[in-house]
Amino acid sequence: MNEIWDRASDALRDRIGSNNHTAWIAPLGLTGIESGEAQISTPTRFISDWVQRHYADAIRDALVKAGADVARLSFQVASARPKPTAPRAGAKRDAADAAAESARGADPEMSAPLDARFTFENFVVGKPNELAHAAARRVAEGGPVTFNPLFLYGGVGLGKTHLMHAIAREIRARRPESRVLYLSAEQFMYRFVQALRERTIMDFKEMFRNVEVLMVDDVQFIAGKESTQEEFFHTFNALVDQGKQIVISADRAPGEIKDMEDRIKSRLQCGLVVDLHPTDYELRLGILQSKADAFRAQYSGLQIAPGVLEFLAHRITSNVRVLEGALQRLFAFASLVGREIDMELTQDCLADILRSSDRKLSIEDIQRKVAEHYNIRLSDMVGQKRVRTIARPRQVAMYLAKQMTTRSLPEIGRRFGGRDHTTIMHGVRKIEELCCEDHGLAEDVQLLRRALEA
Ligand SMILES: Nc1ncnc2c1ncn2[C@@H]1O[C@H](COP(=O)(O)OP(=O)(O)OP(=O)(O)O)[C@@H](O)[C@H]1O
Repeated sequence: MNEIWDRASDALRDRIGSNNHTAWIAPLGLTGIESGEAQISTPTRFISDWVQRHYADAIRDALVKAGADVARLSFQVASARPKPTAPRAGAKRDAADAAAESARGADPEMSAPLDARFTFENFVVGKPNELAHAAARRVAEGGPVTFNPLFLYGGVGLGKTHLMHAIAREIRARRPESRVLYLSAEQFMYRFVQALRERTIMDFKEMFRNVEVLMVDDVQFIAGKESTQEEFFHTFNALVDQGKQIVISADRAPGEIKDMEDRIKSRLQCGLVVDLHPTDYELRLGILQSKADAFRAQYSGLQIAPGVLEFLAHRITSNVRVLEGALQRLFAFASLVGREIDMELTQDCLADILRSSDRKLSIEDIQRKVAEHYNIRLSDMVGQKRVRTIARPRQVAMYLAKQMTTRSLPEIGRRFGGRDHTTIMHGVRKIEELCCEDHGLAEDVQLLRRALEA
């Protein structure tokens, strides 16, 4: 039984990704198969419902592919966690940890499992995320609630979920008795709808109003869902009134979430709103170094040639998930072919990722190139110096960022040291005007554009 489940579980990890696998599949166990029915044990009813709703077909397919004669699944909530099979690889251990974590949660019926890798220790801090990290740490330390809610937002794959899990884990470690409820907004909605359907709405309300820390990930999900928003609003207010901490994450700032009621937006804004900025080169390199150390341990000492991590940090600028995936692929490939990870292997193995990131020119690339061209410091691009020898190149970079990327003016403003979009617009217009009368400058701009397109 264990062997079949191990095979199915491995196949499921490939199919649904390791984060989902750790959260939802790892806590399950296969207890038996009878007349075509596979009996699956789950630690909580919440996990059971969620898995049946999202992964039932995938699990059945995986079991069949693993050689089991299965047509249906049945789920039982086990009082204790199913016995884990012997951990084989790092991922398996993480999964077992995550399952244990879910069993330990303040309210296992409600809280979503935490990913064991998403800790503060594993979170690399740099300029773009230092404020978010500091605020997350502060909340995790406990003490009097100073800002409520903490609202973390940022683009795809920049570490919001990682920080949310780290906060929940740290609070539970420091104060095991405190009731920390962590779930995604989608799960909140699902629980709410289920409570309506089963006429258990009073239990639902009581459960949510009795937590000490409520953490809701990806809150933008409830935009446009009126009754869920309404319920969320009441839950939110009840907890704030009781002085309970709330932590929210979203992919954009509260004011920018469309189809979200104004009263909720304004509630979300009344604590501390911090964003995770897109990574810069130094942060990417730091993350790569830290992840490479972890992979080295997992792949028993595989070596990386000097310059490879720097190359990746420079070339893959999209998000940390892609960066991590690239490194994972490099290690897996290198261990398969028994070679060191050098430039040649990197270029071969990551050709697709490198090609697609080639097409996406980042604002930082532009700033770097322009700074090099005018022989000024990269930090001057985001700094406040107003002397013309610095202000003009900065405006050239603003102009090229507007022309050569799809970023909006406010986004460009953020990448130029948090400047207002009107400053960027002014810079862009200035260069357009000057190019008509100053041939030297027009030539510079052309030259830079060609270099950036190359
Ligand atoms: N600063 C960091 N240090 C280490 N790992 C990081 C950092 N930022 C992100 N990651 C890793 O990148 C991956 C994606 O992060 P995460 O899932 O937290 O992103 P997210 O912002 O929640 O994205 P999404 O909007 O897609 O949900 C995770 O594996 C996470 O551990």
